[in-house]
Amino acid sequence: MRGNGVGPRTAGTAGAGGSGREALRLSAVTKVYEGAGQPVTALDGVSLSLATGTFTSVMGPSGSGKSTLLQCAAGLDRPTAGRVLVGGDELPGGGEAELTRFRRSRIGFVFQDYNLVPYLTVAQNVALPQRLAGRRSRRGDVAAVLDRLGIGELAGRQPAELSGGQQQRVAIARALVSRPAVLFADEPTGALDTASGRQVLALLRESVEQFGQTVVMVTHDPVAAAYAGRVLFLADGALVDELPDPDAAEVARRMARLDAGAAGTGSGSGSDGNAEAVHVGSQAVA
Ligand SMILES: Nc1ncnc2c1ncn2[C@@H]1O[C@H](COP(=O)(O)OP(=O)(O)OP(=O)(O)O)[C@@H](O)[C@H]1O
Repeated sequence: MRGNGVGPRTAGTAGAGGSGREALRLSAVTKVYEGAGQPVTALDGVSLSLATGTFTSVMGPSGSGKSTLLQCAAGLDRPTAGRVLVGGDELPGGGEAELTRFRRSRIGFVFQDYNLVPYLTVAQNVALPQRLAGRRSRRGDVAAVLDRLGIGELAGRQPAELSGGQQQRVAIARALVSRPAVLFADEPTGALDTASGRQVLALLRESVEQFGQTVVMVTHDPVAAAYAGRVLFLADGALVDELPDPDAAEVARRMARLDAGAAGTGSGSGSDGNAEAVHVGSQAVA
């Protein structure tokens, strides 16, 4: 399974060759959860830069900070320190309403469990984010994105009348209709059988290759991760390794190494030489 081969050599290279606009930048992003017990440093100074039109997977052992990274990068949560820029603009520092507006205009999400509204049709579900943003989605936009994803004939159905794979395709259509700077996907195939999962992954890759979408996907599955153009590996809240043009066997090998706690400091063997924007180095969780 090869990477998408689109754009510059994917993450960490935005701007380096002059051709790739930057879709996402994290600068020294730290997230500390202050709970009842000891504070937990879930992200420890993560820096990265992803060019527009790239597909990046994020992997790492359980508890390494993948979901936290996604939530901070997508403006669902605020970092304790550091900066996040989406499409060149920094996440707004104001109140929740401002952040919500920013997310609706810049960011798309796909989750494991689809999150479709059961009593709305497919077309109404896809139009919903625009309506919530106070924009009347043009009829043509919804139809176009459904057609593009091969589900135009499902427009009038309700989610309960669809398979899991079809529901996830609707969720992707809903995420793409506002033309987000970045589409974040958290385990998008986690609830699907193998064949449906592969279709969803192929769809995400097509959105990158054919339409220049930027996609960031968290996954536990090496085969899924290998659909991306590049895999970033997290351990203990830090980026410790990366693999351009991944194949599933190598992804699995590196994950096994991380799972065994033998991550080292980034082998360098997977580096494309353009990783200066990626902070490499394992940090202990506080
Ligand atoms: N709301 C929270 N409050 C306190 N600690 C949290 C919270 N959310 C996550 N953590 C902790 O932060 C660390 C990173 O969690 P995170 O969920 O980001 O990891 P992950 O890599 O996504 O894990 P998994 O693969 O198991 O989903 C873990 O130690 C976790 O226990």
